[in-house]
Amino acid sequence: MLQSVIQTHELSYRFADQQVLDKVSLQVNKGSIYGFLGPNGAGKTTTIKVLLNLLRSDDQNVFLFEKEISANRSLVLAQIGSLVEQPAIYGHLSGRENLKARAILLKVKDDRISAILDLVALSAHADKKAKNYSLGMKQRLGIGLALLHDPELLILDEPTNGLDPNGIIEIRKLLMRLTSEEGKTVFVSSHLLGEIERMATHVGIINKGKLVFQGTIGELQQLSNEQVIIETNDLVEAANTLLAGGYPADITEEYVTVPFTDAEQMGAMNTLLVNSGSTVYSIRKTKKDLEQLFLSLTQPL
Ligand SMILES: Nc1ncnc2c1ncn2[C@@H]1O[C@H](COP(=O)(O)OP(=O)(O)OP(=O)(O)O)[C@@H](O)[C@H]1O
Repeated sequence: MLQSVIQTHELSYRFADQQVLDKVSLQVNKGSIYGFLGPNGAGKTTTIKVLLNLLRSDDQNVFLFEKEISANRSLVLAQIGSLVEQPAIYGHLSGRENLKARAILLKVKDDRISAILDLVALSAHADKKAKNYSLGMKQRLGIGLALLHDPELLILDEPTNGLDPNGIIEIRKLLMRLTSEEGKTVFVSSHLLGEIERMATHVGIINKGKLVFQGTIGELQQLSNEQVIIETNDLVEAANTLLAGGYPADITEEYVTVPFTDAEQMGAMNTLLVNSGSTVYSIRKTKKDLEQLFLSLTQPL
């Protein structure tokens, strides 16, 4: 049976007169990488702060590890590592020393430090001062600090913000390793679909405080409409021919588009066009356009 790591039941939250979260019901299961997507200001950070009990929900509708959070605060938080906003790093200390300082605080054994440095791929830079780290290295050190006490769940708020492509790849590899090799659960927010798509097993999309989609990446893809793209010598004539043949054709400056149904439909449209005198330069199916879908889900309501 799937073990629930995060669950919220119709979580709502207000800042003064602004409804920031509106009946958000999250379901995150053990071992998943849950990508929490939404445009700026959608409510991602607020959700994360409620999950970490930094902001309180009075309705007792937030459950971590199947326990209501307010009543089990310290027990639950001990099993979570988090990175919200900037990592708390001492610039004048090396990566290793930063980990050591936190390890003393948390009463974590010393041998865990080199294991963490390996895990976050910082062993080669362990003795360099953290102020000289790249942004990506700082983020990885931040994640390393969050992992010191070996938490079950890692909650990260936009960990790749401001990173270059290599930095993003490193974080992605790290998070995938954490779930596949260490059995952790990762809840990670982002406003970039492309980033989440490459690593997440599950996705929640929030817009203006409402959860507009929740499911697996595959389920998200099923929502996306594939199109047939047709290039011909005369687009208007081709579109009219297709419309007359019962195909819901549309036209852009460069091609005619028709919602894809199956390969036979593509063949039949090709035959119809050729038989009616069009010259078909190309006919192809678009890839599922998740970006377009994401944009349509997060348009202003
Ligand atoms: N402390 C606060 N007081 C009042 N309003 C706030 C506060 N914190 C956030 N908000 C408002 O709540 C809404 C959601 O903000 P939140 O930071 O959760 O969004 P987000 O999805 O994390 O966006 P971003 O990626 O820009 O941080 C915004 O309209 C924001 O202005």
